[in-house]
Amino acid sequence: MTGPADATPDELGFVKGHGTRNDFVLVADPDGRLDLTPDLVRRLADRRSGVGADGVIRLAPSSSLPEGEAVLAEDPAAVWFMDYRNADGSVAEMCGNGVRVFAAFAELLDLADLADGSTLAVGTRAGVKRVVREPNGWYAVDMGPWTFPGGDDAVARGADAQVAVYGWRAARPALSVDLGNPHTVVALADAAELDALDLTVAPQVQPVPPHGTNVELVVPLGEEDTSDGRVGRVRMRVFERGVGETESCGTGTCAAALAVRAWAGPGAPDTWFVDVPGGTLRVRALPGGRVELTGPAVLAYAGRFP
Ligand SMILES: N[C@@H](CCC[C@H](N)C(=O)O)C(=O)O
Repeated sequence: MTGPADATPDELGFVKGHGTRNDFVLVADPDGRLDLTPDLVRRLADRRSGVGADGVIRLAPSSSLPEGEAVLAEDPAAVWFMDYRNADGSVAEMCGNGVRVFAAFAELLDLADLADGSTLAVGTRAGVKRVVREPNGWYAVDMGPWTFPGGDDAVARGADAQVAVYGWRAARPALSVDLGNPHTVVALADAAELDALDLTVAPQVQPVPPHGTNVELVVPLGEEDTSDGRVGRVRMRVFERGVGETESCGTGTCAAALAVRAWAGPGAPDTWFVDVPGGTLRVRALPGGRVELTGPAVLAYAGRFP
């Protein structure tokens, strides 16, 4: 693969990557000098006139961003920052698929080597995320703390919001989950209903979330005993804030698994496999209110954008 550094001054070198087909344009900015304007993000992400992606990721020194100060105070090892933008040019706090692909990109750039089991601490607007590479090549990310913003009441009631999808007769109850970025999870009756959804139109959420939300539509598929213990399975489609329907959303799979686990009640498994249109991700509820996300990261090709 051609390195992204061999672009001329009039070009922007990039690498195209994806995690379970949630795709990204990755740009290396080791000096922290690139002005990633919303217009440039939209042009790069455009699937007809640009490279095409759900999001754009800039790798920059944490010390070059105002948000980097908190990150370096949390962990001085988090010298590289994942500056994440949605395809519409908006800034997002976190991207679970993106942070795995970011780790693979950092390895490509020789800024990290995870082959020996080392951990890469990545700065994000939602704090430091720690990534390791498993022997099978999947990347496991400690996604840090998560919450149900509606608190114990919402969990007891199973909902703190209502979601209306285009074509439905009535809104349905949903649970808000905070992964550093906002999510709203709604359960459907079965896979046929999930497959039939029209997600070309944004779902409406009430009360309207102040900073918008990603909406996960899920079908719990049950639990089973495996050699690694009891695990649960969920199918999911997602409508991402700032993008539209995507084939996967890492933070969204965490939100989906955590909501379904809460709905299942005490004794529900900590480990969940979440099937999305782009593949399967593993989510593990960790002690201390943290969550781990594990899945593939693929660097597909490099190019230069004029
Ligand atoms: N696809 C990402 C989430 C990207 C950000 C999201 N659209 C937002 O605005 O919060 C993931 O894998 O987590």
